[in-house]
Amino acid sequence: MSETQDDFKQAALDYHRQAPAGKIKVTPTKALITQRDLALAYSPGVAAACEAIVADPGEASALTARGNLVGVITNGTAVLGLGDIGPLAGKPVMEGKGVLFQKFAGIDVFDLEIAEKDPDRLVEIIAALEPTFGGINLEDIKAPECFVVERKLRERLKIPVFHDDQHGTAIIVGAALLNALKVVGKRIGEVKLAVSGAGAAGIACLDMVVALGVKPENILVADRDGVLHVDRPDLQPGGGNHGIARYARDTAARSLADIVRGADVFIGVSAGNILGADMVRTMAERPIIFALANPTPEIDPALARQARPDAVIATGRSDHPNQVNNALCFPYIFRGALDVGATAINEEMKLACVQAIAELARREATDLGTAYGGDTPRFGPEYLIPRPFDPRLLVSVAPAVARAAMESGVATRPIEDLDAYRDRLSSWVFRTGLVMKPLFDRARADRKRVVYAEGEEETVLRAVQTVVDEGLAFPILVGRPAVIERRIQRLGLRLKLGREVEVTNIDDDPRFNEYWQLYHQIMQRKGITPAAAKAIVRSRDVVIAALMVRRGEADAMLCGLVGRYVRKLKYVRQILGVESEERGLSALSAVINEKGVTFFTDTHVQVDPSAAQVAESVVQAAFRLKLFGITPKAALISHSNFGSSESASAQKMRDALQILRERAPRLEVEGEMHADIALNEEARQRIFPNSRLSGRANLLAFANLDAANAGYNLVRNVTDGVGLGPILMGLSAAAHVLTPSATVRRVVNMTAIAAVDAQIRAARG
Ligand SMILES: NC(=O)C1=CN([C@@H]2O[C@H](COP(=O)(O)OP(=O)(O)OC[C@H]3O[C@@H](n4cnc5c(N)ncnc54)[C@H](OP(=O)(O)O)[C@@H]3O)[C@@H](O)[C@H]2O)C=CC1
Ligand SMILES: CC(=O)C(=O)O
Ligand SMILES: [Mg+2]
Repeated sequence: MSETQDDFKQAALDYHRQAPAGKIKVTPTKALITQRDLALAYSPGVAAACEAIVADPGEASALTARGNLVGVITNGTAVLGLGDIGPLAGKPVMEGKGVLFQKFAGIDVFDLEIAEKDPDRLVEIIAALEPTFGGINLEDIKAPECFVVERKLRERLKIPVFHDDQHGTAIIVGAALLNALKVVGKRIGEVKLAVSGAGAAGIACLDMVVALGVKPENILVADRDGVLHVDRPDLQPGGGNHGIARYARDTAARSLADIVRGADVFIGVSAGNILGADMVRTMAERPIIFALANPTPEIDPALARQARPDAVIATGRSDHPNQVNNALCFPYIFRGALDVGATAINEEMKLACVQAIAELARREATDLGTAYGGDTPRFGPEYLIPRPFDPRLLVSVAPAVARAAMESGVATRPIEDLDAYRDRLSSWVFRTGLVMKPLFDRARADRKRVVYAEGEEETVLRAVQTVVDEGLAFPILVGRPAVIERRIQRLGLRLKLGREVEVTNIDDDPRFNEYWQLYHQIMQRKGITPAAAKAIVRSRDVVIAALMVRRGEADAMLCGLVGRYVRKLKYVRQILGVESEERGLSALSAVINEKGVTFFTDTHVQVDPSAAQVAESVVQAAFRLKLFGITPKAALISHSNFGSSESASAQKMRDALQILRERAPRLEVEGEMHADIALNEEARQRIFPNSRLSGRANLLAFANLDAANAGYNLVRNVTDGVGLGPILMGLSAAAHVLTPSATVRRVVNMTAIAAVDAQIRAARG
């Protein structure tokens, strides 16, 4: 049974109520463990930071959190579409904005709910807070007061002041409108607009669409009192609403129904359920309907669709396609503004933001992570603008805003190298980015041929698009060319088969006879008849990929996106062989999270390795870490701490240490020890001061597969980390078996790892 509205409300209350109450907390960023930390963080050390700021106020952004701190400030007079519910009741929304700032752009927020309706007094209170913040995001302050409050603050303050309901909304509406017009094939200078709501959001959206090219005379607006027409008393000089009189028209239209009739575009930023299906029926052909009131749109999108199957529809909600919501804008526009120390967010920055967001939706989406259950959208009526979890938003929008700030002269800390800035943002978003950089550079320098066994898979095709775009390898796809071609079209990718990407036709490749004969030759003494060899080669993409590597037609292979790990590994091992039967194979996986990168071995292959095999996997893993540019610091993990247990697994790790001392005397490795002791030097010092491991271990070796695999998955999930690997170690060729949970990013990363692996083998000869 689907969730009822009451169930959903209850779930929302439970979500907020769950301890700790609310959605956000303040966390210190520096260690405060020792007496010395205390002396540095607080008196007397803190005085040095104060004096430095007295000498140069600009130092505040280097010595305090100010440069990354935004005030989300409301007086609660227009909270969502709920109206004047007051500042206290508005707090959940402000905390929500804080969460989005932090999650999507790494910006810290203090939410301030101020009990003050008088605009001048509100201005005084907020202006006095300037020393606290790097920027101010005004939120849910009703019109017309919001216009005065924002204007006066902008005049007074030297930090960006941005009323999100005005400009954030206008930016995203502008981007969505540009794209919707492309979808319906209409010209911006010709369309007729009907707008419901002439408040904060409404007026800013109008100013924006006019700036983008809508003709003012093609716009009619209505609010609660009806249409904005030239004879309306409140729009006359001295009338309460004179500030919005520029959108009053000489028209006979008096109702929303009147202005919607014949309109090409409806924009609603007013209140729920005020647009009837009968009104929608009277709109022009292929109408664009943006019903953006929250939480209830001006018209239920299902009703609108029923009335007008040809319509392009958007709402402000996340549970329908096309979420036109300022959440797509404010984290990123502030990121760009803060990073250049902008003194304001000006028109140039807003327009740069519109274009960057609009352009993003028109490019194919590469990897939206798991937030949408693996469904990746393509530009069109149901995907006008990027979705909120799109990791590309930060990387595209913030630099566009930063550049516009610098070019328009409001940046106090200009960024010299925007490419490096983009790389930093990218690393923050993808987190794996920073770790992968040396391997990407190396893969690019000498491109290898990488064959993908599951070449028809969407994840593979999307990854291969990035591999081609970034020049990481020459990809080869195993699959049916017609199917691959169709999927490339459907996914909106740009891959050119036969040119940038080779295909090995699994149904009909001229090399088939040679393939099965080679497989038979390898397996003839393991019970495989010629007929069986033919059948296996014909039906197993992984076998074809491995044979291609074995025959030198590819330098490296990736497989495992479909099916079971052990079965794929069996074929890879049969065909490519291992370097040493005795030492065997092992797998290395990594988690990248806030703490950095931590490697785990053996996460996928040996159920109960011997001491020699544990030692071997550490040696191999240490070599891989160096390829990442990371100095290995290995710890042999156990339930035992430096001889505290006599169990067999503890003894195994002690033996492994002895082997390692002989085999790799220069490797920084210690054991056996608890995982927390491996990660915490202070604790280690206390119990074992003569440790040969310093600092935090970054390579953890485990006594068996259960421990390693569980450790890896626990850390990845509990810390919301990004996974890397499994990197297969000990094979005679460059091949890696992934798991079905691999994302596009993971496949891209593993491509670079496999390619570098192949380079090293080629260099060894
Ligand atoms: N999707 C998004 O990203 C965003 C959506 N919004 C939504 O837009 C709406 C307005 O927000 P905001 O501009 O900040 O608020 P304001 O209070 O500043 O403005 C509200 C406007 O809507 C009009 N209005 C209210 N009720 C009705 C009604 N029943 N019929 C016709 N017009 C009505 C008001 O008219 P009057 O002045 O005559 O009362 C006023 O013009 C809210 O629902 C909000 O959730 C806002 C920002 C972003
Ligand atoms: C989204 C938003 O800011 C609003 O509805 O008010
Ligand atoms: Mg709002």
